[in-house]
Amino acid sequence: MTKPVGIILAGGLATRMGGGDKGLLPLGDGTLLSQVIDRLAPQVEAMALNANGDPTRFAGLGLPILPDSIDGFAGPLAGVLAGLDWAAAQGATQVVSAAADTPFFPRDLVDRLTQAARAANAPIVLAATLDPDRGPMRQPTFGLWDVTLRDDLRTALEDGLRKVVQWTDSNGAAQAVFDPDPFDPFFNVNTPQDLTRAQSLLESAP
Ligand SMILES: Nc1nc2c(ncn2[C@@H]2O[C@H](COP(=O)(O)OP(=O)(O)OP(=O)(O)O)[C@@H](O)[C@H]2O)c(=O)[nH]1
Repeated sequence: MTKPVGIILAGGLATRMGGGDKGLLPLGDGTLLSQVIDRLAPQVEAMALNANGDPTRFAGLGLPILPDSIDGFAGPLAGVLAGLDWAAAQGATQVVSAAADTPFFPRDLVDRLTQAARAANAPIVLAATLDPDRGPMRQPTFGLWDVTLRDDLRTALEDGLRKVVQWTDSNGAAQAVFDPDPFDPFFNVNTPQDLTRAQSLLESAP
């Protein structure tokens, strides 16, 4: 069974970080983005980066750079759509999405999402973290998406859809639930304080 292709979502404005590319911020020996690339690479057949603006700032990565095809900043689903279009163009049937600001996501992400998709026969699977008090907390930027969804997604975005879970619920999404031990693997870096925390988690990250 071939692996899905991967889309790394870096198309946002990073307002809480003060703007710019969060993915290019230093983390350990590399950057936030290099951590994400290193984790995703063994799990997928091929990867692309969804980012808007001048693509040359990512030239050193050697990845295809895919801008949003929807006008304005339509949120992460615009990046998922860019990934689905790219996947379809190369004959892939599924795309896994990963956010560029989430450096410690599970190393078995794709296996677990794929198993859940098969078990539920679902066209979308979102990752979730188990919160002991609130139950599974879905992660809208980490999912497995069937390429057949792309026309519906484009129409929904053109009609103004922005909320990921609203759309995934209406398309029968399943979920794959991950353990929050030793910390939430979907911890994401939004602020300078989060980046400091990411540095301190680097050594203990599974
Ligand atoms: N393609 C695309 N991706 C987006 C957009 N907005 C957010 N994202 C991505 O979705 C993920 C979650 O984004 P948010 O935390 O909501 O936004 P952010 O840009 O990271 O940060 P804030 O502006 O501080 O909220 C990140 O990987 C973003 O790069 C968008 O309009 N288009």
